[in-house]
Amino acid sequence: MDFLKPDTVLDLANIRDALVRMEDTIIFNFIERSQYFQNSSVYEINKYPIPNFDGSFLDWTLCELEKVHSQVRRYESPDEVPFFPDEILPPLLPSINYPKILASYSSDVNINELIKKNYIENIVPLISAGNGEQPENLGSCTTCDIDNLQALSRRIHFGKFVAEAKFQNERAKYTKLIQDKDIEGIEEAITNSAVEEKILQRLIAKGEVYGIDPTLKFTQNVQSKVSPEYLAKIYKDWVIPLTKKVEVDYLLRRLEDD
Ligand SMILES: O=C(O)C(=O)C[C@]1(C(=O)O)C=C[C@@H](O)C=C1
Repeated sequence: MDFLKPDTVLDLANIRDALVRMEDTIIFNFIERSQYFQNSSVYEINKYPIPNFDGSFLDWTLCELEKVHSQVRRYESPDEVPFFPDEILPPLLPSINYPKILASYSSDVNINELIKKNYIENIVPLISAGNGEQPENLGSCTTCDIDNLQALSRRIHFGKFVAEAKFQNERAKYTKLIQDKDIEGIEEAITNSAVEEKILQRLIAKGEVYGIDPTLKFTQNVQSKVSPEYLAKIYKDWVIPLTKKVEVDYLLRRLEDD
């Protein structure tokens, strides 16, 4: 995806290809996380005392990482959304003048807090090795969590590009729905059940292959490291609904920008 070429970015087929590629990143990141137990202490507020910081160990690590990444221009890219937008720093590299692709308020559409909450409460229990703490792995586990959160955030906030593409393809229909503040109508308009069904089937197929040693494929008792059914459940219950929420949140404000 080339953000310097708006036409290619707003082609729905290209967007969906990008979403398919992101599945691989997400699955492999989940597999990395599945080596570790839940290690819930890294999510507990002020469990580990950190000077001048109020929050969990995960929050502190992610916030510090975002400060560095912001200085290398990560959050100038329209597909990257920070978890700590008030803490990030100006880039040290010269700014890139991206052409306008999304509406001017698009960076305000940020559901990272909700993504983090769902990740900790619902996704970690499904992808970790079990309930419990491994004090020696808290750091590694936290860096895996950050990889997962960043990959999920990018995937879910890609809903902005999907929404912009859909708006431009059917401007009159969406304008009416937005004017009427018809949230259910917008949800219905953006939903494509066939695409969703294909995603879930593909995740099961990928989960069956990626999580195993391929040389052992035909022996008995081969286990995936993240259950394919859980992968599908995570997408069905959280990833796709949150992507749709981003689409709806983005569209509801879309007429501000015309
Ligand atoms: O591909 C689309 O049209 C999207 O809106 C993205 C997406 C998804 O999250 O993958 C969300 C809603 C649709 O029902 C299908 C798929």
